[in-house]
Amino acid sequence: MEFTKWQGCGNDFVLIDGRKQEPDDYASFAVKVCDRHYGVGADGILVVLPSERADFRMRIFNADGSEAEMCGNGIRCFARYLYEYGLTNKTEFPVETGAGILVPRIILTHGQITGVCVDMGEPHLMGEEIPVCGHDGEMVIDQPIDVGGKTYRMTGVSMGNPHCVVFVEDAETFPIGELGTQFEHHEMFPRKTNTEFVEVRDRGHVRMRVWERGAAITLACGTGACATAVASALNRKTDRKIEVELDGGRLLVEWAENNHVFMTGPAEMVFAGRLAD
Ligand SMILES: N[C@H](CCC[C@H](N)C(=O)O)C(=O)O
Repeated sequence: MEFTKWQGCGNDFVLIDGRKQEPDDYASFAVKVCDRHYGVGADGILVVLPSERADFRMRIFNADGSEAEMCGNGIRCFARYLYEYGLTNKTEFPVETGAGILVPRIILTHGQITGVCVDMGEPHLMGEEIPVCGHDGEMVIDQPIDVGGKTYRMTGVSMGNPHCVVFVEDAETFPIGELGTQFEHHEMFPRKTNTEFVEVRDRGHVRMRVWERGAAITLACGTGACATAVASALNRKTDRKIEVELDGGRLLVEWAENNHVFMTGPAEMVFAGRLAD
């Protein structure tokens, strides 16, 4: 089975074209392929599929085999793959995802691809949409959550997938490895959650580290960066357009006046290969 390996700010993916070849079971395939010793190694897999509602459909599976609704770093890589491999001649096209139909745009500078900007659609902020238990019919802004015997303040945002945004004094030293899994599996989140630990630097910049649902600590999370921008604005800590500094790179995110979130960042191919049968 042929694949290409991609990364966006160090969040890495194995991409396969599901129209040509599909594994019998995506969950076990993702676990096997994402293993960094026995497989290719990645945070997740991306699958190209046909769509009746858009030009293409993208499915994303985490390294633990769970399927996610959406992947921000992934859709940038997905879009660049389609363009570079000649599967589309458009630089902007609709992609069907679990978060709805989203629109990546290839950024060309002097004919060179310098990045991808994605209209990530609208954030979902009501408790039952994120979902967060105990907050039906209301937004979840600066709410208490008890983890590891301590009370933190969280803001819930869905970008199709659930995010718990926690503002901290120092993102570099926050014990994300110890607490990340406790947030992920907390009883408040019926579909588990991705958790972003955010240090606000100024009204246009934040430093964010992430523990991802189904993938643990990753170097970057695109939907997490979008959730961070929305949560930072909701808590009046930043403007609506910010630069998010992640372990693996920087993303530019704007929660625009039309309520759509736009994310701009890199997408790089690392290698192409063939899986042994
Ligand atoms: N772990 C995420 C999926 C990958 C999202 C992340 N890699 C991104 O770039 O948005 C989830 O289960 O919702």
